[in-house]
Amino acid sequence: MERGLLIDGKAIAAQIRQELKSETDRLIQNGVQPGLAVILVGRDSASETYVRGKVRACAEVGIHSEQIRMPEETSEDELLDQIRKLNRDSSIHGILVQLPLPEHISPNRVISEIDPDKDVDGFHPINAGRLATGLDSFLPCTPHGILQLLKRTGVQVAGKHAVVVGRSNIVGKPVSLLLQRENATVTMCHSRTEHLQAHTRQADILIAAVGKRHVITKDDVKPGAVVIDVGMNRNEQGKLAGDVDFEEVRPLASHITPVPGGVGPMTIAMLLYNTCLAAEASGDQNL
Ligand SMILES: NC(=O)C1=CN([C@@H]2O[C@H](COP(=O)(O)OP(=O)(O)OC[C@H]3O[C@@H](n4cnc5c(N)ncnc54)[C@H](OP(=O)(O)O)[C@@H]3O)[C@@H](O)[C@H]2O)C=CC1
Ligand SMILES: Nc1nc(=O)c2c([nH]1)NC[C@@H]1CN(c3ccc(C(=O)N[C@@H](CCC(=O)O)C(=O)O)cc3)C=[N+]21
Ligand SMILES: [Mg+2]
Repeated sequence: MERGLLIDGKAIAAQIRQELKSETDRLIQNGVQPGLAVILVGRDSASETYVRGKVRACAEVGIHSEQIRMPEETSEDELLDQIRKLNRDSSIHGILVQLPLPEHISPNRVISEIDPDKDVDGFHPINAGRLATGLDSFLPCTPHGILQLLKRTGVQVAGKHAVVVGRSNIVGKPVSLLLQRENATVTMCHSRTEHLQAHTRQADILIAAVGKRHVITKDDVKPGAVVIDVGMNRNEQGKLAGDVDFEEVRPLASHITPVPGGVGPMTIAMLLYNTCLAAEASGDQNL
């Protein structure tokens, strides 16, 4: 049995961007250039890096993007007004409000204000509910990116036991729904899980979405498992690391994603995908 194969998210994401470039070319010929607005409130160096990555990827694919920077002291009402303006703007098909927001702004209130048809993060309760009930919706980018990695690597999901560590609304919860939709048997773990290792060691597919360095070490992994590392942690030197101890887990995993170069680039690729979908749908309404 092969071991330690790298799932190259960077290369797979580049492939998807290339596919999307043809899609945007086609949309532009039909008179609709997909447009994405990214709102960044306050200063957070990690957020700034991610937003820069999103803007750069849009340019590469031919998606129009606007970066809207608002100061830390922005009130919730001012942010809601900005969202309403973008909801009405026909050149903007996708709206993303970079999280986390400053303490005084309620992320739920803000997400709920985004037009669900422009909710390219898939975070609006309407889209979350549609996903949970099996209706068509924008799929949250990181979970969708993970499913694409598995699919494009040829990993069988149906019938397999997937264990997801983390239950956030943006990663853990939706990825577990998507895996179930693909007929995996899913276990969800979190900070209150007893005997975490007993669960993770059962996984054929292990997804780590915690946000703590080295929560997953070699003793937490069944030999031959597929390991997907969502974590984005910076050490004291500012070096990026995942939730998985990559060096020691790689030799026993069948496949593993690196950090960086694994899930992160896929998140951005799926954001571009959703923006193209939104632009396409807006065209339908204009017919
Ligand atoms: N690569 C990418 O594209 C993306 C990466 N990320 C990264 O993924 C990580 C997770 O993000 P996000 O889901 O937003 O994080 P959250 O902080 O919202 O959620 C973390 C989850 O991990 C659980 N948890 C915390 N400690 C433990 C532990 N010791 N054992 C088991 N479970 C634990 C928490 O449990 P509880 O619910 O009980 O608190 C919670 O459910 C972060 O590093 C983030 O930066 C996020 C989005 C995209
Ligand atoms: N509304 C909203 N939507 C999000 O999708 C969202 C968010 N808020 N807040 C923060 C998280 C995090 N996230 C990442 C996106 C890309 C990389 C990424 O491209 N990572 C590169 C490395 C980047 C680097 O070097 O710092 C990689 O893993 O190779 C990482 C993390 C999206 N998020
Ligand atoms: Mg451990």
